[in-house]
Amino acid sequence: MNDQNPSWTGSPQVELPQEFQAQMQAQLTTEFPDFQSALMGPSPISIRLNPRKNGYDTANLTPVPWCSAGFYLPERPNFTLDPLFQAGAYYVQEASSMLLHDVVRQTVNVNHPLRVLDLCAAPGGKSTLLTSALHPDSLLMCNEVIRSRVSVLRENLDKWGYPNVVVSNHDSEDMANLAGFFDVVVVDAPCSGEGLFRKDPDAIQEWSEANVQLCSARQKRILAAAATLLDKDGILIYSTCTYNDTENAENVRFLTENGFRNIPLILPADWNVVEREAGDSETGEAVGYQCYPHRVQGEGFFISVFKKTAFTAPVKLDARTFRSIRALRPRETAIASKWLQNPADFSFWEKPNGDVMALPKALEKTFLFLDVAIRQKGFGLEMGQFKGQDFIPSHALALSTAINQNLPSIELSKENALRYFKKENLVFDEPVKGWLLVKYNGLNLGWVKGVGNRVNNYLPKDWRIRMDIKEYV
Ligand SMILES: C[S@@+](CC[C@H](N)C(=O)[O-])C[C@H]1O[C@@H](n2cnc3c(N)ncnc32)[C@H](O)[C@@H]1O
Repeated sequence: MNDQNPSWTGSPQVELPQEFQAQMQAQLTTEFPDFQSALMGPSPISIRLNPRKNGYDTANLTPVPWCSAGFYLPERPNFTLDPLFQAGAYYVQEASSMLLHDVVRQTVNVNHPLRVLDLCAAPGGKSTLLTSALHPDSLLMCNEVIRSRVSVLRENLDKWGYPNVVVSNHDSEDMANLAGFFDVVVVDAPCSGEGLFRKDPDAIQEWSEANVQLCSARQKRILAAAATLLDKDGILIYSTCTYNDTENAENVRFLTENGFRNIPLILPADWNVVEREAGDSETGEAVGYQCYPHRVQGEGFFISVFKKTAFTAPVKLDARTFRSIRALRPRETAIASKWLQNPADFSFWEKPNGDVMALPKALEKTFLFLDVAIRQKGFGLEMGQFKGQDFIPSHALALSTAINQNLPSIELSKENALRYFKKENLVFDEPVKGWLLVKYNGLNLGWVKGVGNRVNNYLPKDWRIRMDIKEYV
């Protein structure tokens, strides 16, 4: 046992279920003891950088082999108390999941705009990876069925700061209007979580053979719905964080038997990712790729890629005007435009609740269609609200990569940055007037407003960190 290891983050107290051990013994044979001891060891800590928000020093860090923006950290810092994390300079992501980066590179042509759906998106790890990998005029729709998980997805996407995303809140079977609409669908399926046993002891407690069966059936339901959403020749990427064949190989076969051709990948041998056979004699060869914690510096992860061979007729909808937003008047547009770096790339709209939105013009027709096709969604960049003569900029605007780079700003020390995230009112040496971006290491953190001798802190209440910061400042 490894419980004397000071960096221990594993689950030494929780015994692995007998049936799980037998399954892994059969799957790994001679490698099983190494797998077992890897589960007793610490989980590697890794982050993936935001290519549009430079500011993180990676000089002494080890790169993740399959993702150019991924790096291992020597130990787990307190991410909440890192202003660069709050600014969206990086996303904390388990390294094996970053294999998606190479999968996209090998199987998706990202040199032109695509319509991409991340069907099981919260909390947003794969979504933030995808936005950075795609052509900037692509649409990325990030869907999460559980309403309470949508807010964390939204928050992570706001931090990442790309304006070409739509967040939706639907069951996968509740999107019939989007039949044949997408070029790529990613199904990072809810699963039994075997691959996370080291990180998450609750996953061990919840594991049972019956739950594996339940997950597999749910995955098939999600995959069947995903299948209809893809255009012919579209790419379906299926991933789980499990090892068992019921949730992996069996679902690979389910797809190859239902109008999909499996696409093999070429992964360098020294990555130590295992190619696993999943086909049968009737459907020909099909493979998936498995990360094991004793072979890679990461958790358990499975991924397999497919091309749709069947045609699904797209739904025709009369989408000529947005249902519930109005275009800003020229005077309002002139005001809103000043907040963006390239306002000519956007059109400006107002929701019934007064929120002003900027929609990338390259995606306006697509958004128009989505507006009519689905109910629960939020799209475009939420910019803020008009209030009397003033425009109150939103936090999402401060974090957006589309913001005007020349707005008044002030660089904060780490101490003041943390005080900002505690939502304390800051005191500056010089008096300030009006809206001011607060920055750390050159990255926007949010807004303050100078009024007389006071500087008001406009961090949204929900973003406030509750942790004590005394020992960190
Ligand atoms: C493995 S997690 C996704 C992790 C995410 N892709 C990431 O990288 O951060 C699976 C997600 O699927 C959602 N989910 C569960 N049932 C679903 C369904 N029927 N349709 C779509 N999503 C579903 C879960 O709520 C969960 O958030």
